[in-house]
Amino acid sequence: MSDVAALTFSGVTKTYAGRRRSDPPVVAVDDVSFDIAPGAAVGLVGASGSGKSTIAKIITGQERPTSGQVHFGDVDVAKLGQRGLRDYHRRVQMVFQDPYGALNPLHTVGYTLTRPLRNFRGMSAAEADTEVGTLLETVGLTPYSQFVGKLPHQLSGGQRQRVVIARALSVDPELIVADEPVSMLDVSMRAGVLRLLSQLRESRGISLLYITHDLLSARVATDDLLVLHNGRIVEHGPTKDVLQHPQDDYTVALLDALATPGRPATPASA
Ligand SMILES: Nc1ncnc2c1ncn2[C@@H]1O[C@H](COP(=O)(O)OP(=O)(O)OP(=O)(O)O)[C@@H](O)[C@H]1O
Repeated sequence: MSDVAALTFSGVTKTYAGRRRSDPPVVAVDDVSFDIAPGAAVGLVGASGSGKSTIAKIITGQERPTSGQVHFGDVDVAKLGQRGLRDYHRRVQMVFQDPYGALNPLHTVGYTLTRPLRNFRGMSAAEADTEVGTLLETVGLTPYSQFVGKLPHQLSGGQRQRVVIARALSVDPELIVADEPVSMLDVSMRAGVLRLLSQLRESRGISLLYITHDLLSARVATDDLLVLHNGRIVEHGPTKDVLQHPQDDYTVALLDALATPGRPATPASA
């Protein structure tokens, strides 16, 4: 593995104009710096409005930083031309919250996965067929033959999210940015999908940025945590340490908010 970080944010600030003309500008992301090493799984945690989605949009190029820089490997994302962006969008894949909206309801699982294999990886029809089977087995949809011909409405939410992850894998990405990927899923399916994301790092060396408001779910999928509050990173460290010995008052408050009677928020069981 290269020692160049997969993704680096250096002093990134994003200011939006107020939504109405009379509103003051909003500093959504405020001087944020972090990096994700190749193959690392990092959680970005914060309450609603803390700037998580803005960071995701900056990574995907939907928004540009007002100041600061984003590098992917040694590529300056702001300087990518059209062809560079196409390759960047292959290397950095997004998995969103809503697996229902992410899949075309008229396309079978097989078709959904075959298209990127043929378009981005130039596979023949026969090669793509074999790879579709491998991808489905990789994401735990086994035996794959039972899933290839299915339409999205014939799958559970968790199975759909696995198809979305398989589609992301089909183009051989280096980083997956997963923005609340399990919050719309049945509770019983969440840990399985999170574990899958985390395993992909081990089996394929893919880096993961897991974005969530749910601090505790990050423990399943990440090694390191960034805690975001009002657009600033207030805490950064190994996930276990942050959960067991939070240093910042805001992290403590987030953990306390999760505490329920009979379930302590911060100790080792968390
Ligand atoms: N296009 C926009 N124009 C103006 N303000 C915006 C815009 N997008 C986001 N904001 C503001 O920027 C701040 C950060 O928003 P962002 O969506 O990044 O937070 P978030 O942590 O992802 O929240 P959530 O979990 O609710 O999606 C919020 O105050 C939000 O109202």
